[in-house]
Amino acid sequence: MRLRFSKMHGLGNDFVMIDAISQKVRLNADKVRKLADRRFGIGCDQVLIVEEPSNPDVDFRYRIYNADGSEVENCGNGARCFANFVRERKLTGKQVIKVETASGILELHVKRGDQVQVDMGKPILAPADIPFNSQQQSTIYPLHIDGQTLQISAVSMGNPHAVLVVDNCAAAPVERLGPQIENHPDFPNRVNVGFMEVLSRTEINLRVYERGAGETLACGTGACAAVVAGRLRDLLDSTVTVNLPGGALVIEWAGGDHPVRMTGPTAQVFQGQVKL
Ligand SMILES: N[C@@H](CCC[C@H](N)C(=O)O)C(=O)O
Repeated sequence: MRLRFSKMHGLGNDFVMIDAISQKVRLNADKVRKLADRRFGIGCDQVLIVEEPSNPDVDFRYRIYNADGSEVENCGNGARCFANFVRERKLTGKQVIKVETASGILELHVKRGDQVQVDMGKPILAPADIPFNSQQQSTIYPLHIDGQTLQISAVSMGNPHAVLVVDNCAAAPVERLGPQIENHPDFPNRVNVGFMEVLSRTEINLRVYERGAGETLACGTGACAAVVAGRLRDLLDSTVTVNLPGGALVIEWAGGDHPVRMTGPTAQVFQGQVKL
């Protein structure tokens, strides 16, 4: 099978984008891992597959696979790249695009230049729906690891996130704690792990150890989850600049059942063909 693809990124969180509308695509976890491999493949954090929607009220459906081959529910940076990918491939000329994902419908607004704003929907906080093992919903939960008790917030943006507040993001033990929290038994579907340093009520630094991909240069859903956690802890205002290692996103959340909005750039690096 020979596949046409585009290599894109949102703040260095990189994707292999495949149009499964104009070509036949059959992927399994093994093929995803091969595409994502940075030495033997193209290399990426996630593989995104664009398909025809099953719901006539939306424009497209897209599927998201982590570099480890697991299929996941949502991807914020991927959603922005998807919007520019379908326009660049002339699959649509729309500036407001509705797309079905495994976690629901997202609305994408293509702005000036390279900017895309995504309506990410409302955050999910009920532990059973994250999923996270806790009898009661809370803003802060204790999480026991190696005799240490961490204070985390748990938020789903369609996909699960644990958020820790740290004094210094650059010095945070992301490589050590990231995989331990990702695989903690209290998160039955594993979890993405955010390390957030609050600079002011309108600005944070954030590093994310992503489920199925390791630390990435940026995580869109992670940025949304961190702002939700910070708002619930009354550390942040409703519009926040999130500085990630690959650059900045602006996240807005008015609280309660309001949707979270994410705005940031996308870029295409190259196009090619790969034999699988
Ligand atoms: N990079 C993404 C999130 C991709 C999925 C995540 N690793 C998961 O397993 O849920 C983003 O920008 O949101």
